[in-house]
Amino acid sequence: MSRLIVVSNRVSVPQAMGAAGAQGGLAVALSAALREHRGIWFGWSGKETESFTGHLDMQRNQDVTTATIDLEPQDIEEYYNGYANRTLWPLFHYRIDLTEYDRNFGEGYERVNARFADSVLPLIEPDDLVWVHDYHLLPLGSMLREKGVTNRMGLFLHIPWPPTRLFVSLPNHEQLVASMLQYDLIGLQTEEWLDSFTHYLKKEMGLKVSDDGVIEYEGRRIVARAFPIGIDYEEFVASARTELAQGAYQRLKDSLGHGRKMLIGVDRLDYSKGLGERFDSFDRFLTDNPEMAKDVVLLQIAPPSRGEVASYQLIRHDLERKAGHINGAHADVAWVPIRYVNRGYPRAELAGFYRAADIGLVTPLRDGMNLVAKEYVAAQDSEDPGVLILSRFAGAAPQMEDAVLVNPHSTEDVSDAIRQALHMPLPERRRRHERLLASVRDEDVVRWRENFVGALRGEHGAEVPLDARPERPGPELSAAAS
Ligand SMILES: O=P(O)(O)OC[C@H]1O[C@H](O[C@H]2O[C@H](CO)[C@@H](O)[C@H](O)[C@H]2O)[C@H](O)[C@@H](O)[C@@H]1O
Ligand SMILES: O=c1ccn([C@@H]2O[C@H](COP(=O)(O)OP(=O)(O)O)[C@@H](O)[C@H]2O)c(=O)[nH]1
Repeated sequence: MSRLIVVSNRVSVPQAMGAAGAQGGLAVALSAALREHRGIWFGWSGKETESFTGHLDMQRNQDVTTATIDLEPQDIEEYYNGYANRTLWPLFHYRIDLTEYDRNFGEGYERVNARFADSVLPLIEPDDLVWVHDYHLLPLGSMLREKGVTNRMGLFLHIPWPPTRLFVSLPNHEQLVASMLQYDLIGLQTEEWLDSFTHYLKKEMGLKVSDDGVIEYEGRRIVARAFPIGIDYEEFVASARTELAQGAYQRLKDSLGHGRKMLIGVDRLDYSKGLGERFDSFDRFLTDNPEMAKDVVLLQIAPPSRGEVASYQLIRHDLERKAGHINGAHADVAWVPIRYVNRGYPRAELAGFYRAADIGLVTPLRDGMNLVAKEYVAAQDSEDPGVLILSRFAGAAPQMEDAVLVNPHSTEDVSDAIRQALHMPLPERRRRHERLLASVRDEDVVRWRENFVGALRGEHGAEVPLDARPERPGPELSAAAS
């Protein structure tokens, strides 16, 4: 079996069970794939060094080999805080108003991608499959091709692909997409993002794209397809049975008081998650339903994210103000409507919190997938399940049509959905939950990974005419990687 080389901005190997921290299902799934394929996970250590050395730190943890590099402050500023999170992230989440175009960011992005390419190159053996993740590393594949890498290479984009009319506002948009076409396989989360991507290829680049996603470009064939990511269902259910999860459930239930219902939101503190609009909707619900108001509480867990970027500082400030204002307007001595918590929790604890909540309130304005929606469903008691209220603009929505789907921009819509969910009869809750659970369980992260790697291997028609590629000398495997 060919080895797998996974490349992503961050590298995260799950700790031993029990010490389960705040890593997502992605880390669990990729680690499992790497174990199976005897592969290597390469990326940024998350650490800063005074000046870039290219030193590769190789480690073996839980049977997974990782290789990381440190970046220098200018790299982090221009590549991660800059082009990745001040240019691509807002633009790809349809926030052209927050998108910053700065040549220094673009140069930093190219420089760090080139550093990734130089550093990972010696680790790649001739039969390896190379799987690159996300918007931080779109041109990496083309840089590796320039260095003679002929291996099969795939890219998976975890975030949306924007409509062409927005995307063309990016300087050098065509160059960026042309560089992506050096991969053999391009995976997006949903058919909608896939349509936007192929629309761009056809309209702006005049390329032919077949109905099954085969793109013809410079005599090569590249496949673009939707691969919706899921959670690691088995692992999540196991973590929900731990003492940590059960303790969290009980603590929260006890704190609510008799008969009070709870809504839960769990999101990185990011403007794409629609937290301000969510608070406004809850405010509206309290105002429009005074007879129910004191019987509900919204628990919003929002760990800070990308705190060096101004738009993230601003949203944090706005939310603090808004939560304070709503609580000030509605609270009484024995009840506060919003519990707003700016810290992260291990997922086992989250599982307990989700189970204690009558409503999962997941209302991003735009989201690549949203794994929290899937975790909420997986954590419910099937006999007496809670109701998922889900934004129709989350990548998860097409797979989760039995949720109460809402327009997160409309406070009326979300307020009505809260009311509907609180009154939903048990048989309807069970019916909806049963169907949601089936899709969360069956379309899990293992299936996602197997589908992607299978397609990259060419098992599902992703074959690429390798003879169209230049030969290159075999890479030398560093001693540490063997
Ligand atoms: O690494 P950070 O800058 O701290 O950000 C965390 C991750 O955020 C994004 O997650 C996306 O991937 C999820 C899994 O596919 C998906 O469910 C979610 O909708 C996306 O927003 C980002 O794409 C990752 O690269 C970051 O590591
Ligand atoms: O305090 C927290 C908040 C979130 N998460 C996890 O972070 C992931 C968030 O993924 P999602 O796809 O919802 O959004 P993203 O943050 O990747 O945009 C989920 O697995 C959550 O369980 C966590 O472990 N602890």
